[in-house]
Amino acid sequence: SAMSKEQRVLQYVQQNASRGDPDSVLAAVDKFGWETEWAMNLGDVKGAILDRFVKETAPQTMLELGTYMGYSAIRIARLLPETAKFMTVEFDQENAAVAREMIEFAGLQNRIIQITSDTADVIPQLKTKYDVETLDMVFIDHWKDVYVRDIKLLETNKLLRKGTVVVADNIIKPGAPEYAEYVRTCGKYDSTFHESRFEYSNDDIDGLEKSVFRG
Ligand SMILES: Oc1cc(-c2ccc(F)cc2)cc2cncnc12
Ligand SMILES: [Mg+2]
Repeated sequence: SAMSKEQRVLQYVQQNASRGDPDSVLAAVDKFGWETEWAMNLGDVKGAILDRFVKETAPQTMLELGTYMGYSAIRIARLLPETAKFMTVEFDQENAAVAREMIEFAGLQNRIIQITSDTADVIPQLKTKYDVETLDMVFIDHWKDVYVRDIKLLETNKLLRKGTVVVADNIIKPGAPEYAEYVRTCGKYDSTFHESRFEYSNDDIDGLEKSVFRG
């Protein structure tokens, strides 16, 4: 059967990037996104903001909710030391399969623990099954209507500690208003909005919310 869009992106990467070179993989995905087919990965403009947050935080334990094609997992993992523990969770089996090949092509499969499951099932298992004590940083980039459910799961499962940095994509487009309202008003976070551009768009506005847990 014909290839999916995600498989077309993977093929473009395999034919145009250099194996073992994460920056060339990111550049190829971005070139494809700008010039050939739009896709819902974080992209280069918001990606540069996430890079800054990752560098500032230098997490030893990191969790991503929503792997998609693996683009932001590669963005994050390329900035982490060998010793860091980084888990990324994807529910969709087909996207997870593309991500696994994209991460392998980038040479980062030893830096990334890829989990194919529902985040609601994984979060309560992180301490017991994945030997996590608390998380230094979280990147939320999956379906907007489960952002609040999942950050509350992180809280109730005692996975956040004073200073844990939680970054969330798509605050404007498609929008996560309940999430923004929650982190800005519940009293548990110091939250700031970082305006940017929607992925592979010159016109549409989007942005990342950065919320530091007060402990
Ligand atoms: O960055 C994103 C963008 C969109 C999206 C799709 C279609 C549209 F019209 C607008 C926005 C959906 C996402 C789902 N999960 C994670 N990230 C996403
Ligand atoms: Mg997104």
